[in-house]
Amino acid sequence: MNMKSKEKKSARDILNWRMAQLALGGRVVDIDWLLDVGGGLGWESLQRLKIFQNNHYELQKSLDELSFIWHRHINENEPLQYLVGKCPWRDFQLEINSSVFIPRQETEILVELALKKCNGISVGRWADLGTGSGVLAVALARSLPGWIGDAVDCSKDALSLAKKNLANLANNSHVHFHLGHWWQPLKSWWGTYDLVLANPPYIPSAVLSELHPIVRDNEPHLALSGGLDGMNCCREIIRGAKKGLGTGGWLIFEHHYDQSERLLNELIANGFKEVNFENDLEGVRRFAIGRKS
Ligand SMILES: C[S@@+](CC[C@H](N)C(=O)[O-])C[C@H]1O[C@@H](n2cnc3c(N)ncnc32)[C@H](O)[C@@H]1O
Repeated sequence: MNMKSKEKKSARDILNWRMAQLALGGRVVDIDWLLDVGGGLGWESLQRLKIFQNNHYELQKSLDELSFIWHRHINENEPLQYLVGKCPWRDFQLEINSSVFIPRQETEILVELALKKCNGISVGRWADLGTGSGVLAVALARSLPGWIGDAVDCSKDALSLAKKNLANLANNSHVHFHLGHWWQPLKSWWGTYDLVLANPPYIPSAVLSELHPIVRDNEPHLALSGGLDGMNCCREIIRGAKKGLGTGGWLIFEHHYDQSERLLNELIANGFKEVNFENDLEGVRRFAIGRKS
Protein backbone atom coordinates (compact mmCIF):
# COMPACT_ATOMS: atom_id res chain seq x y z
CA MET A 1 0.00 0.00 0.00
CA ASN A 2 1.68 3.19 -1.16
CA MET A 3 -0.42 6.02 0.20
CA LYS A 4 0.60 9.27 1.73
CA SER A 5 0.08 9.31 5.48
CA LYS A 6 -0.67 12.52 7.36
CA GLU A 7 -2.94 14.97 5.56
CA LYS A 8 -5.00 18.08 6.30
CA LYS A 9 -8.71 17.86 5.49
CA SER A 10 -11.73 20.06 6.06
CA ALA A 11 -14.40 18.97 8.54
CA ARG A 12 -16.85 18.76 5.63
CA ASP A 13 -14.54 16.36 3.70
CA ILE A 14 -14.12 14.18 6.77
CA LEU A 15 -17.86 14.07 7.46
CA ASN A 16 -18.59 13.18 3.84
CA TRP A 17 -15.94 10.47 3.96
CA ARG A 18 -17.45 9.12 7.21
CA MET A 19 -20.93 8.97 5.69
CA ALA A 20 -19.65 7.23 2.54
CA GLN A 21 -17.82 4.58 4.59
CA LEU A 22 -20.85 3.90 6.77
CA ALA A 23 -22.96 3.45 3.65
CA LEU A 24 -20.69 0.46 2.85
CA GLY A 25 -21.43 -1.13 6.23
CA GLY A 26 -20.09 -1.25 9.78
CA ARG A 27 -20.97 0.50 13.00
CA VAL A 28 -20.84 4.20 13.89
CA VAL A 29 -18.87 3.43 17.05
CA ASP A 30 -16.19 1.68 14.95
CA ILE A 31 -15.79 4.36 12.29
CA ASP A 32 -15.41 6.93 15.09
CA TRP A 33 -12.86 4.64 16.79
CA LEU A 34 -10.94 4.53 13.48
CA LEU A 35 -11.02 8.32 13.10
CA ASP A 36 -9.85 8.67 16.71
CA VAL A 37 -7.18 5.96 17.09
CA GLY A 38 -6.18 5.68 13.41
CA GLY A 39 -6.71 9.28 12.30
CA GLY A 40 -5.83 10.99 15.57
CA LEU A 41 -9.12 12.92 15.74
CA GLY A 42 -10.12 12.76 19.41
CA TRP A 43 -13.75 12.63 20.57
CA GLU A 44 -13.84 16.40 21.11
CA SER A 45 -12.65 17.11 17.54
CA LEU A 46 -15.17 14.61 16.21
CA GLN A 47 -17.97 16.59 17.88
CA ARG A 48 -16.61 19.87 16.51
CA LEU A 49 -16.56 18.54 12.94
CA LYS A 50 -20.33 18.77 12.86
CA ILE A 51 -20.44 22.34 14.16
CA PHE A 52 -17.49 23.98 12.38
CA GLN A 53 -17.57 22.38 8.95
CA ASN A 54 -15.03 24.76 7.38
CA ASN A 55 -12.31 24.05 9.95
CA HIS A 56 -9.34 21.97 8.86
CA TYR A 57 -7.89 19.04 10.77
CA GLU A 58 -4.56 17.26 10.50
CA LEU A 59 -5.12 13.51 10.19
CA GLN A 60 -2.41 11.04 11.26
CA LYS A 61 -3.36 8.81 8.31
CA SER A 62 -4.80 9.93 4.99
CA LEU A 63 -8.46 9.28 4.19
CA ASP A 64 -7.27 6.82 1.49
CA GLU A 65 -5.38 4.87 4.09
CA LEU A 66 -8.33 4.93 6.49
CA SER A 67 -10.64 3.76 3.66
CA PHE A 68 -8.32 0.83 2.98
CA ILE A 69 -8.48 -0.19 6.67
CA TRP A 70 -12.26 0.26 6.83
CA HIS A 71 -12.82 -1.90 3.75
CA ARG A 72 -10.70 -4.70 5.19
CA HIS A 73 -12.59 -4.41 8.43
CA ILE A 74 -16.04 -4.70 6.91
CA ASN A 75 -15.23 -7.04 4.02
CA GLU A 76 -12.74 -9.40 5.67
CA ASN A 77 -14.05 -9.10 9.25
CA GLU A 78 -10.63 -8.04 10.53
CA PRO A 79 -10.47 -6.24 13.89
CA LEU A 80 -9.61 -2.54 13.64
CA GLN A 81 -7.07 -2.93 16.43
CA TYR A 82 -4.99 -5.33 14.30
CA LEU A 83 -5.34 -3.16 11.20
CA VAL A 84 -4.36 0.05 12.98
CA GLY A 85 -1.84 -1.72 15.23
CA LYS A 86 -2.99 0.09 18.35
CA CYS A 87 -5.30 -0.44 21.30
CA PRO A 88 -6.08 2.25 23.89
CA TRP A 89 -6.52 0.74 27.36
CA ARG A 90 -6.77 2.44 30.76
CA ASP A 91 -4.40 5.41 30.63
CA PHE A 92 -2.09 4.15 27.86
CA GLN A 93 -2.05 2.91 24.28
CA LEU A 94 -0.59 -0.50 23.42
CA GLU A 95 0.92 -1.72 20.21
CA ILE A 96 -1.11 -4.70 18.99
CA ASN A 97 -0.72 -7.35 16.31
CA SER A 98 -2.55 -10.53 15.35
CA SER A 99 -0.30 -12.73 17.49
CA VAL A 100 -2.02 -11.45 20.65
CA PHE A 101 -5.49 -11.27 22.15
CA ILE A 102 -7.00 -7.77 21.90
CA PRO A 103 -7.25 -6.38 25.45
CA ARG A 104 -10.88 -5.87 26.49
CA GLN A 105 -12.29 -2.95 28.42
CA GLU A 106 -13.77 -5.19 31.13
CA THR A 107 -10.28 -6.51 32.00
CA GLU A 108 -9.45 -3.01 33.28
CA ILE A 109 -11.50 -3.99 36.35
CA LEU A 110 -8.96 -6.74 37.11
CA VAL A 111 -6.32 -4.07 37.63
CA GLU A 112 -8.61 -1.97 39.84
CA LEU A 113 -9.37 -5.00 42.03
CA ALA A 114 -5.66 -5.77 42.35
CA LEU A 115 -4.79 -2.19 43.27
CA LYS A 116 -7.48 -2.15 45.97
CA LYS A 117 -5.91 -5.22 47.56
CA CYS A 118 -2.38 -3.79 47.33
CA ASN A 119 -3.18 -0.22 48.27
CA GLY A 120 -0.34 1.35 50.25
CA ILE A 121 2.01 -1.65 49.91
CA SER A 122 5.12 -0.19 48.31
CA VAL A 123 7.16 -3.36 47.79
CA GLY A 124 6.09 -6.82 46.63
CA ARG A 125 6.17 -9.37 43.85
CA TRP A 126 3.42 -9.94 41.27
CA ALA A 127 2.90 -12.37 38.40
CA ASP A 128 0.81 -11.92 35.26
CA LEU A 129 -0.02 -15.38 33.88
CA GLY A 130 -0.85 -15.36 30.15
CA THR A 131 0.39 -11.83 29.55
CA GLY A 132 -0.47 -11.64 25.81
CA SER A 133 0.18 -8.05 24.70
CA GLY A 134 1.56 -7.36 28.19
CA VAL A 135 -1.45 -5.22 29.04
CA LEU A 136 -1.75 -6.28 32.70
CA ALA A 137 2.02 -6.24 33.20
CA VAL A 138 2.23 -2.68 31.85
CA ALA A 139 -0.65 -1.53 34.08
CA LEU A 140 0.87 -3.15 37.19
CA ALA A 141 4.37 -1.85 36.43
CA ARG A 142 3.00 1.70 36.12
CA SER A 143 0.83 1.48 39.24
CA LEU A 144 3.19 -0.44 41.54
CA PRO A 145 6.63 0.95 40.63
CA GLY A 146 8.37 -0.47 43.71
CA TRP A 147 7.27 -4.03 42.99
CA ILE A 148 9.00 -6.76 41.01
CA GLY A 149 6.89 -8.44 38.32
CA ASP A 150 6.97 -11.63 36.28
CA ALA A 151 4.97 -11.96 33.07
CA VAL A 152 4.47 -15.43 31.55
CA ASP A 153 3.15 -16.63 28.21
CA CYS A 154 3.60 -19.78 26.16
CA SER A 155 3.57 -17.77 22.93
CA LYS A 156 6.99 -16.48 21.85
CA ASP A 157 5.42 -13.84 19.59
CA ALA A 158 3.18 -12.57 22.36
CA LEU A 159 6.13 -12.26 24.73
CA SER A 160 8.16 -10.24 22.24
CA LEU A 161 5.29 -7.78 21.76
CA ALA A 162 4.72 -7.63 25.55
CA LYS A 163 8.40 -6.74 26.04
CA LYS A 164 8.12 -3.98 23.45
CA ASN A 165 4.99 -2.56 25.08
CA LEU A 166 6.62 -2.57 28.48
CA ALA A 167 9.72 -0.80 27.12
CA ASN A 168 7.53 1.87 25.51
CA LEU A 169 5.08 2.38 28.35
CA ALA A 170 6.78 1.46 31.61
CA ASN A 171 10.48 1.65 30.98
CA ASN A 172 12.77 1.24 34.01
CA SER A 173 10.30 -1.06 35.74
CA HIS A 174 11.37 -4.34 37.30
CA VAL A 175 9.50 -6.79 35.08
CA HIS A 176 10.86 -10.11 33.82
CA PHE A 177 9.36 -12.11 30.95
CA HIS A 178 9.18 -15.90 30.89
CA LEU A 179 8.27 -18.30 28.12
CA GLY A 180 6.38 -21.35 29.36
CA HIS A 181 3.33 -23.01 30.82
CA TRP A 182 1.52 -21.01 33.54
CA TRP A 183 3.43 -21.43 36.85
CA GLN A 184 6.25 -23.62 35.49
CA PRO A 185 8.79 -20.92 34.51
CA LEU A 186 8.33 -19.24 37.92
CA LYS A 187 9.40 -22.25 39.99
CA SER A 188 12.39 -20.41 41.49
CA TRP A 189 10.05 -17.86 43.09
CA TRP A 190 7.20 -20.13 44.17
CA GLY A 191 6.02 -19.16 47.63
CA THR A 192 7.03 -15.50 47.24
CA TYR A 193 4.18 -13.93 45.23
CA ASP A 194 1.96 -11.31 46.87
CA LEU A 195 -0.33 -10.93 43.87
CA VAL A 196 -1.16 -13.01 40.82
CA LEU A 197 -3.39 -11.79 38.01
CA ALA A 198 -4.64 -13.78 35.04
CA ASN A 199 -7.09 -13.43 32.22
CA PRO A 200 -6.74 -16.99 30.94
CA PRO A 201 -8.42 -18.57 27.92
CA TYR A 202 -11.85 -19.55 29.27
CA ILE A 203 -14.19 -20.16 26.34
CA PRO A 204 -15.81 -23.65 26.47
CA SER A 205 -15.20 -25.76 23.32
CA ALA A 206 -18.85 -25.74 22.30
CA VAL A 207 -19.02 -21.93 22.47
CA LEU A 208 -15.86 -21.36 20.39
CA SER A 209 -17.51 -22.02 17.05
CA GLU A 210 -20.39 -19.68 17.93
CA LEU A 211 -18.18 -16.68 18.71
CA HIS A 212 -18.55 -13.68 16.43
CA PRO A 213 -16.37 -14.33 13.33
CA ILE A 214 -14.36 -11.20 14.00
CA VAL A 215 -13.12 -12.87 17.21
CA ARG A 216 -13.22 -16.53 16.15
CA ASP A 217 -11.41 -16.05 12.83
CA ASN A 218 -8.78 -13.57 13.95
CA GLU A 219 -7.73 -13.80 17.58
CA PRO A 220 -5.28 -16.59 18.56
CA HIS A 221 -7.08 -19.82 19.43
CA LEU A 222 -4.51 -20.26 22.19
CA ALA A 223 -5.88 -17.15 23.87
CA LEU A 224 -9.52 -18.24 23.71
CA SER A 225 -9.91 -21.97 24.22
CA GLY A 226 -10.29 -23.16 27.79
CA GLY A 227 -11.11 -26.81 27.00
CA LEU A 228 -14.38 -28.70 27.21
CA ASP A 229 -15.97 -26.69 30.05
CA GLY A 230 -13.68 -23.67 29.52
CA MET A 231 -12.09 -23.94 32.96
CA ASN A 232 -8.95 -26.03 32.34
CA CYS A 233 -6.59 -23.05 32.53
CA CYS A 234 -8.37 -21.48 35.52
CA ARG A 235 -8.08 -24.77 37.44
CA GLU A 236 -4.36 -25.08 36.64
CA ILE A 237 -3.75 -21.52 37.73
CA ILE A 238 -5.64 -22.06 41.02
CA ARG A 239 -3.75 -25.29 41.80
CA GLY A 240 -0.42 -23.66 40.98
CA ALA A 241 -1.30 -20.67 43.15
CA LYS A 242 -1.39 -22.90 46.24
CA LYS A 243 2.40 -23.24 45.93
CA GLY A 244 3.14 -20.07 44.01
CA LEU A 245 1.61 -17.49 46.30
CA GLY A 246 3.14 -16.48 49.59
CA THR A 247 0.95 -16.59 52.72
CA GLY A 248 -1.66 -13.84 52.46
CA GLY A 249 -1.05 -13.41 48.70
CA TRP A 250 -3.98 -12.69 46.36
CA LEU A 251 -5.08 -14.55 43.26
CA ILE A 252 -7.45 -12.56 41.05
CA PHE A 253 -8.59 -13.79 37.64
CA GLU A 254 -11.20 -13.30 34.96
CA HIS A 255 -13.54 -16.05 33.74
CA HIS A 256 -16.55 -16.76 31.52
CA TYR A 257 -19.92 -15.34 32.62
CA ASP A 258 -21.26 -18.72 33.81
CA GLN A 259 -18.22 -20.13 35.65
CA SER A 260 -18.28 -18.10 38.85
CA GLU A 261 -19.83 -20.59 41.27
CA ARG A 262 -17.72 -23.52 40.10
CA LEU A 263 -14.48 -21.56 40.24
CA LEU A 264 -15.20 -20.08 43.67
CA ASN A 265 -15.79 -23.66 44.90
CA GLU A 266 -12.49 -24.69 43.32
CA LEU A 267 -10.74 -21.89 45.23
CA ILE A 268 -12.36 -23.02 48.50
CA ALA A 269 -11.51 -26.67 47.82
CA ASN A 270 -7.88 -25.60 47.34
CA GLY A 271 -7.75 -23.94 50.76
CA PHE A 272 -8.15 -20.29 49.73
CA LYS A 273 -9.80 -17.87 52.15
CA GLU A 274 -11.62 -14.55 51.61
CA VAL A 275 -13.03 -16.10 48.42
CA ASN A 276 -15.31 -13.72 46.56
CA PHE A 277 -16.50 -12.57 43.15
CA GLU A 278 -16.76 -9.22 41.39
CA ASN A 279 -19.00 -8.17 38.51
CA ASP A 280 -18.05 -6.82 35.11
CA LEU A 281 -19.37 -3.57 33.61
CA GLU A 282 -22.67 -5.27 32.75
CA GLY A 283 -23.23 -6.52 36.28
CA VAL A 284 -22.27 -10.13 35.50
CA ARG A 285 -19.99 -12.18 37.81
CA ARG A 286 -16.72 -12.11 35.87
CA PHE A 287 -13.82 -12.08 38.36
CA ALA A 288 -12.80 -14.52 41.08
CA ILE A 289 -10.70 -13.56 44.09
CA GLY A 290 -9.02 -15.71 46.71
CA ARG A 291 -6.32 -15.31 49.33
CA LYS A 292 -3.73 -17.90 50.20
CA SER A 293 -4.08 -18.92 53.86
C1 LIG B 1 -7.22 -14.23 26.98
S1 LIG B 1 -5.52 -13.98 26.61
C2 LIG B 1 -5.16 -12.69 27.78
C3 LIG B 1 -4.03 -11.78 27.37
C4 LIG B 1 -3.87 -10.55 28.28
N1 LIG B 1 -3.53 -10.92 29.62
C5 LIG B 1 -5.15 -9.73 28.27
O1 LIG B 1 -5.85 -9.68 29.29
O2 LIG B 1 -5.45 -9.11 27.23
C6 LIG B 1 -4.78 -15.42 27.33
C7 LIG B 1 -3.26 -15.55 27.18
O3 LIG B 1 -2.84 -16.78 27.80
C8 LIG B 1 -1.80 -17.33 27.02
N2 LIG B 1 -1.73 -18.78 27.30
C9 LIG B 1 -2.53 -19.77 26.82
N3 LIG B 1 -2.15 -20.96 27.31
C10 LIG B 1 -1.07 -20.72 28.11
C11 LIG B 1 -0.23 -21.57 28.90
N4 LIG B 1 -0.43 -22.88 28.96
N5 LIG B 1 0.76 -20.99 29.60
C12 LIG B 1 0.98 -19.64 29.54
N6 LIG B 1 0.20 -18.80 28.81
C13 LIG B 1 -0.81 -19.32 28.11
C14 LIG B 1 -2.19 -17.01 25.58
O4 LIG B 1 -1.07 -17.09 24.72
C15 LIG B 1 -2.76 -15.61 25.75
O5 LIG B 1 -1.77 -14.64 25.55
